[in-house]
Amino acid sequence: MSGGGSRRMRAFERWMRFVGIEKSPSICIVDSGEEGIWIKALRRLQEDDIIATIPKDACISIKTTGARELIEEAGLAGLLGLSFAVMYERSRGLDSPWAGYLQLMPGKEPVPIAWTVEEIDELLVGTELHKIVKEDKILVYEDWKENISPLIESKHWKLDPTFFCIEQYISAKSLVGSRSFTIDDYHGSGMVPLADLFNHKTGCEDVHFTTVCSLTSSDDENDDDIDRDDDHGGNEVVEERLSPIDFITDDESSISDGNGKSSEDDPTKLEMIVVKDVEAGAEIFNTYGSMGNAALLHRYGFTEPDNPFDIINIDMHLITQWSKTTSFSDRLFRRRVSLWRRLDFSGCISQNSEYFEVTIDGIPQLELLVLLYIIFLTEESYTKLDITTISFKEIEIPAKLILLNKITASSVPRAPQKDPEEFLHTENVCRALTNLADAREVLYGLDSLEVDLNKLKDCCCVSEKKLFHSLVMRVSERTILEKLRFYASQFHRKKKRKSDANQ
Ligand SMILES: C[S@@+](CC[C@H](N)C(=O)[O-])C[C@H]1O[C@@H](n2cnc3c(N)ncnc32)[C@H](O)[C@@H]1O
Repeated sequence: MSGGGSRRMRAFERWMRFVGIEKSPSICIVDSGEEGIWIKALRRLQEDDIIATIPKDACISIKTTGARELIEEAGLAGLLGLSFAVMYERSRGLDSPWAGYLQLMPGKEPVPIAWTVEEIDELLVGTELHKIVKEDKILVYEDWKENISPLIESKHWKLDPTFFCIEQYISAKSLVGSRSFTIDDYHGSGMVPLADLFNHKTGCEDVHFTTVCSLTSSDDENDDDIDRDDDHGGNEVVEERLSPIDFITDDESSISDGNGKSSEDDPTKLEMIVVKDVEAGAEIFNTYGSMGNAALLHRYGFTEPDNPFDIINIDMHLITQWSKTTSFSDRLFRRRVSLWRRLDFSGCISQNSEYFEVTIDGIPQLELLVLLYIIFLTEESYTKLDITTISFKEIEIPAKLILLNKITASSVPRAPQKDPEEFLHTENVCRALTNLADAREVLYGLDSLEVDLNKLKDCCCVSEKKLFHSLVMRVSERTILEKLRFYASQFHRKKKRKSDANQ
């Protein structure tokens, strides 16, 4: 099905006209059935062309939904409130003012939170998402039990349990997490029809939103009670998402539309503006932010091949496990980690875990190199460093490295180096990096990277979405591990060449 001709698309176009959504004749909504919906430029679009105007009242928000009173009384804020609003409007069927919009929306997005536990265990094992999604599942259930379940049981609201069960909550959450936008301070986040039909391309934003003034309602005095997105009510568990397209509050905005006309400031409307020229016939993309495949899959249910923002994390827990396979005693390891902390180094912290990032090029986070370097110091250098910790306080990383090199230099004699980090790449550190890459790799199970690559080749990105995108993520993570091994061996080889040359 394409060219905007499907029955559901015609119903949506009729609904848009009815609620006052204006879509430029220069764009077309294409319904590719199972492959999803996308927006096409029918003629060449130029920067600053306005391609859509959307009344804020046409959006589903906790202020516009028929469940507003219930949501406010129950104190459901932020994305939790919006998820409830979506469930509520769906439960009204054709009586919902958004029926024409909701019939076009998928039942849910294929985000991992909506997968079964078996699928999560099978498809995400070893990846950056496995643990996170399993925790999410538990938290989402608790969230529902605490906030939604009591409303179903309450006779007062007469809610049909079929539309408010945990499965429906997860579906609504998957849609809100992947398709909502921040509208303004008054509405908070909302489902914005038409705007949510643009697909994502990393680093390639064609469109942009502008809203003229941030308050739309007559009850402006309630402004202080506004539910903000970061003000998560209940136990919101899905990370705060980046808006697919920014809404910019611009009091002086007076933007010329595609026909050279100037639109009046209108605090009740949102406008979609082209930010760079788009060729006739091309898809018009939005960007949901710069993020790696794990984050894309987590929030939106898809991945991108060759995503430049991909990373892999080495967990502190994995480093502790690795230390047990070395000749270091637990005590020595703990003392070295403690010294590293006292020198004011730390990894990245998220929820309860500490980890180190490895970039798409296989370059480990500097703090990891420093930690490994300290772990392998001789007892003499360790003691010297231990008594100078105070000098490391409140100085920048480059100065810290110079100091670290200077203090530990006597135990590892070396010539002055051009690269201030080079001294960290000792043979032991490089070997440890390889061992850590191997230990991280084991988490993926028995299938090798080659097996994953072959599976990916045979997999259909439309009919086997979950398998396809989890394989893309696995392959990109494991490729980074390969690059990390190469990074480690490269330094090792360079050092060996230097020492051979000196002999
Ligand atoms: C805001 S909607 C975009 C419209 C969507 N294609 C539809 O059919 O309604 C976001 C969802 O579209 C899909 N999507 C967006 N960009 C994509 C891409 N580059 N590759 C694959 N799927 C994408 C994902 O399922 C995502 O959760």
